[in-house]
Amino acid sequence: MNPLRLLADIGGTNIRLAWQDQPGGPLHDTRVLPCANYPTVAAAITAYLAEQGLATPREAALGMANPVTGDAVRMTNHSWSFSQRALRAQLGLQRLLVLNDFTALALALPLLRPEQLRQVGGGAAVAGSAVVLIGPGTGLGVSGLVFPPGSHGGVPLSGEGGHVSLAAQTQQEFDVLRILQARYGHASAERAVCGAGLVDLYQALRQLAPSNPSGPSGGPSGPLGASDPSTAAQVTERALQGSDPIALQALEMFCGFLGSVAGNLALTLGAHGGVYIGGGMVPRLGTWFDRSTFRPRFEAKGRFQTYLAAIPCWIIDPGATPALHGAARALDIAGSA
Ligand SMILES: Nc1ncnc2c1ncn2[C@@H]1O[C@H](COP(=O)(O)OP(=O)(O)OP(=O)(O)O)[C@@H](O)[C@H]1O
Repeated sequence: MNPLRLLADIGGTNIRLAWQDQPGGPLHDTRVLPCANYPTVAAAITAYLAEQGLATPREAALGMANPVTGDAVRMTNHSWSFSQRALRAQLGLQRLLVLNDFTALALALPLLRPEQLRQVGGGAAVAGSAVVLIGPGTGLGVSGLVFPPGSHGGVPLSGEGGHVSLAAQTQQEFDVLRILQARYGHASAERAVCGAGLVDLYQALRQLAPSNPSGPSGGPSGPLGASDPSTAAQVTERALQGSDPIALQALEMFCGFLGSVAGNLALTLGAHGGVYIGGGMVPRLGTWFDRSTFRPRFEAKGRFQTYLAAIPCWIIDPGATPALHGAARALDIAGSA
């Protein structure tokens, strides 16, 4: 039987694929495909295998942006859903491992090299201490690593921390939160801290702007002449170019909320091992992110400011497709169990 292992990192927008010919071996033919181009996950995988001229793999590990609690898998921010048993049979696999995408990414953290990380504040990591992982993309992924005695490389967390309730700290954030609540019922962290969330923050701030006649202060019709941005990339571009003050406010609020949520996680886990920031959005902000409200809000925890000030945060270079390495590690661990 072909020893090939298929690895995939499946987000709400992109599926990243690669293969390995042996445990611990290098990853080959890494590709990023838009999920929207394929009706099912099986179709995307089959297209990749055909494109690369690969035979049926023996085993596969799929890191997916959703909770994995049983045979039925349903993505949170995309339409794909499947039965693990049926997918394994359809692809002719001996073994199929499906896990949360950020659980896979957490498994890759010990493998990251210094050049794949950029530090944003804090001091040195404390070896053996818990680690937090958070990453805005199509959704907001959250995981971490804990190091119980005798564990090698840490045990990854498989929670759904992106869906915790969002907590406002300023009057403006309260006002925005009420708009998100009215729209979604539950204003989770993910409702603000992801691509669609950034657009929603923009729209809420636009609605609240004093110059907007429908805003709370009902002032004269405002100076915003250009049409509203409809994608996270457009909001980011306008903010970074300095061409739209509301886009800048939205991006600052996004970074502030991200810092606040990351700080909550670091306090909860006692994450002296550091906070890793994954996902596709933050790396696109470049060094602007380092000067944003992220770090001050990460540390703004009253009596625990000094505690948090010591904790390093790192941005993960997504070019290294680290979640694929984590998926491979998940197969290694499952195989040796
Ligand atoms: N230049 C940009 N600035 C900010 N956000 C961007 C930019 N370009 C794309 N995005 C946003 O990044 C998000 C996609 O992120 P990512 O590449 O991490 O996708 P994903 O892995 O499919 O997502 P997830 O794992 O969260 O489901 C989209 O919401 C998109 O709007």
